[in-house]
Amino acid sequence: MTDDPLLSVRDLHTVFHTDEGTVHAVDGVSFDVKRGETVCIVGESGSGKSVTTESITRILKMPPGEIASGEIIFDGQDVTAMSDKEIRQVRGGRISHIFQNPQSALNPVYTVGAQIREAINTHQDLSKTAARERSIELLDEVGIPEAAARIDDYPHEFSGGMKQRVIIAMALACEPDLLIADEPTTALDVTIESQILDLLMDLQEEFDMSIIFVTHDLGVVAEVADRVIVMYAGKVMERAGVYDLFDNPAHPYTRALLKCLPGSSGTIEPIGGTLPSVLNPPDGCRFADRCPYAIDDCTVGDQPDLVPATTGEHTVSCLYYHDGYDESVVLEERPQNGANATRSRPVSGTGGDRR
Ligand SMILES: Nc1ncnc2c1ncn2[C@@H]1O[C@H](COP(=O)(O)OP(=O)(O)OP(=O)(O)O)[C@@H](O)[C@H]1O
Ligand code: NI
Repeated sequence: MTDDPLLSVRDLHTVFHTDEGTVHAVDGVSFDVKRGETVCIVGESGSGKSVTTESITRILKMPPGEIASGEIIFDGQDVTAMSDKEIRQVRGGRISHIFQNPQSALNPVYTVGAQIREAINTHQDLSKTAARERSIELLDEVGIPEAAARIDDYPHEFSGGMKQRVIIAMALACEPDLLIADEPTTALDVTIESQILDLLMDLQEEFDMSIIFVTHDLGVVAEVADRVIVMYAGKVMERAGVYDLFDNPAHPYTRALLKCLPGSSGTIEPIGGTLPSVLNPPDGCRFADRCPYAIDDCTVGDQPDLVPATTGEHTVSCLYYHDGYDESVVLEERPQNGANATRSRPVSGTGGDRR
């Protein structure tokens, strides 16, 4: 056991080449995943969460996708430099994915047993009887009652929640070191969702796995995360331990997301406006256009570097936390909607107002 992170994503740029131009879906994303921890990636639809995780095992369709630059170090090896054969060994072996829709991940014409056996045999060579036994064990492990009898059933004989359990069993077949779960409970109703989240947390402990959990739901984050990456329009806005994220949210975007959480402050305030285009991203902070605190300086240059917010491991990409600016400004309450009242737009390219 070492202290090195299991996974280290460094300045990842993933693009799509389209007829309209280059889509900068993931634009300089860095984060670590330690052994045994759960890292949540959270952000609105289109912020680049899925493309980030799909880059890790290169399940992204390439072309049109391309990992343009950056490193993805998994257990000491750079995934971006692996041959197709090497990455296939990692995928479904040491790193498994589960997705939102259990329907599409299961083949309707084969029994669930046959599909779990196939997942087992991709990376191991077990006899038919041994693989069958292992499949029953796995189904039992993920909480399917009477696993030995259900193994010969077809996917349509399972409810949505039970199907997702089967998918999880398949993902566990090779005892992965890292499980990537992309909105695995979004299609399920709330009670089933919380059962699946509990199951994942139990399995994590039992198998000592790391988990990357993609969600747009901060309620889910609160339940499962050790650490959180907040993404917006291809950029990381904030990285924080789960307690810091909820107790001391630093970025105006994170603060706005928390206000959308039912039950947080009594009233739900949706964030006004929409994500900027990642085809021709604006200068400065990607969130500036929707940010009630944005000043002219926020709309020039690159996305601000991530700098410490509260503690060393809590970092934020907001100019107000940089030298020469006053972070207390963004910690004050301001109305989210009809936002930019205090902001004066740059008259020329050099931007006038520098209060
Ligand atoms: N094949 C593709 N071609 C062009 N653009 C793409 C392609 N796949 C994804 N994108 C773009 O990349 C950006 C990031 O998409 P991504 O799916 O990672 O978002 P997300 O954060 O996972 O959103 P959601 O919550 O809706 O799943 C989006 O702007 C999307 O339109
Ligand atoms: Ni997604």
